Amino acid sequence: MFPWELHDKPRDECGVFGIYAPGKSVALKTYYGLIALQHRGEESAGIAVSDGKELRLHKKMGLVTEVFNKDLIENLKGNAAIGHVRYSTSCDSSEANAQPLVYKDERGSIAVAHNGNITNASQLNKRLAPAGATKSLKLDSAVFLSFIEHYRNLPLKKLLERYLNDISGSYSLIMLTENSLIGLRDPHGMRPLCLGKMKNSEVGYMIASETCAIEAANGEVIREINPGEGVIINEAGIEFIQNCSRRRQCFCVFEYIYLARSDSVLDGRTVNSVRRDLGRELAREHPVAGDEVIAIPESGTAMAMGYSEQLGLPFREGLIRNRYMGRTFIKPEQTERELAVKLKFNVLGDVIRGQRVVIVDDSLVRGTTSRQIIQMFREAGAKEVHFLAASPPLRFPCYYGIDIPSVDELAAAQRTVEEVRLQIGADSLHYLSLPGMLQVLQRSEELCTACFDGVYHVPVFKQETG
Ligand SMILES: O=P(O)(O)OC[C@H]1O[C@H](OP(=O)(O)OP(=O)(O)O)[C@H](O)[C@@H]1O
Ligand SMILES: NC(=O)CC[C@H](N)C(=O)O
Ligand code: SF4
Ligand SMILES: [Mg+2]
Repeated sequence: MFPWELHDKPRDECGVFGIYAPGKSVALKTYYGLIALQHRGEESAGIAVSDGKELRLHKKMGLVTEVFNKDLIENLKGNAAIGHVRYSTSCDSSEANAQPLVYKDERGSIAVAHNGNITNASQLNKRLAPAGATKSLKLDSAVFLSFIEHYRNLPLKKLLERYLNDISGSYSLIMLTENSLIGLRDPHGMRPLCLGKMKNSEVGYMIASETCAIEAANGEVIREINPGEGVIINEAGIEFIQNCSRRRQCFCVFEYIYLARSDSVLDGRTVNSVRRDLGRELAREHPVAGDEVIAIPESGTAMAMGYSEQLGLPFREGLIRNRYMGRTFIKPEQTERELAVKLKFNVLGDVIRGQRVVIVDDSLVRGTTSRQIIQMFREAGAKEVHFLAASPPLRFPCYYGIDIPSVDELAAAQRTVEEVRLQIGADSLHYLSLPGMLQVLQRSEELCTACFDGVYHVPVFKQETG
């Protein structure tokens, strides 16, 4: 088993970026935006640019820095572009399914970059019966192209309204034609999408999954795009459309817990500060008597800091993470898991030895990381090892674009907390409660908590659940 074959965890999300800047060459800024979004998808990367006359596309399997080089970026000439980093949630991970996807006919071309998962893709495919260029595409994201093919005579605004009314599931979408950059967020607002502009009185706009990408491209964040809102940017300026019935909003709580980058701002707060507050709340709910708090980097770090601040317990670095290992390097078999965690983490024995250690992580999914690290701490001579997760037990699968495993793979799905504690070998195990988490999140939009409580507000159609 080689490290590149190890994939099994809550997978990252896709990242999307778009820019429209008259008179400027924008491929390099798109590249910077994608690098900032790399944590959302590590399988493939792609950029489509428009020079006002035609679209040019480059996409391949690999990380952004592997897919692009100086020459390729220089050859992608144009003043509008969209980019995508993918972690597949539908169909296999192959170059054919890498995004942006491009649709072309006699009217022109349109490129599409999608973050999310369509839960009625099969139904829509039956209805639309894609015939031409879109027929061979099996990816859920291809439904956006099938609509373009099927409703050939619809003006752009009407097409976006059709998306909003007919397509179910999660989509933060960015599209590019020869002349326009378009952004659209699904009516439930499940995935993030924000709007920015060029700095220093330069004319132009950006759209991105997270604010960190707008900042990396040297832009200024304006605001989040609202659930069900579309934005069309072209020569005529910027136009907003909001034309669908209001639906229950369902922003994914997992964006706060694990997916988004710590420096991104969601609903006016940095993800880092929310994670710290989750750690504080965890400490109020479960103040464990210990000598030191140790984080599981990377996502657990802010939570562990909040926990230590709240209780006045020292925060110590007890695990060194290999910086060249990505986020998701675990396979189901025990030997493979051990290898993956061993490659990723090493214990600082002198910090752990003889201590009552309180480990804090953002989440416990299969229990793989926790079990391995607890064992490593015991071998390093810890006196006691307590494990705390700054989110509630994950008991249900996700159908909205996060690869949270099926029920039987989730550590907490069919077990009590005590059974999970025994499974991971901790002296005590505590989770943040659902009310405690929601109190900290207090987002102006309502949240999706389906993987914690099994309440799926956004319809999931049977054949899409596998
Ligand atoms: O219970 P498990 O199945 O082990 O899954 C939970 C772990 O997986 C994630 O980390 P990951 O290594 O993917 O990313 P990170 O480096 O961003 O924390 C998460 O932060 C937890 O540490
Ligand atoms: N993680 C995502 O947002 C994936 C988008 C799309 N469903 C795909 O598989 O490519
Ligand atoms: S089920 Fe969980 S991971 Fe999926 S969208 Fe809802 S909160 Fe996010
Ligand atoms: Mg982690």
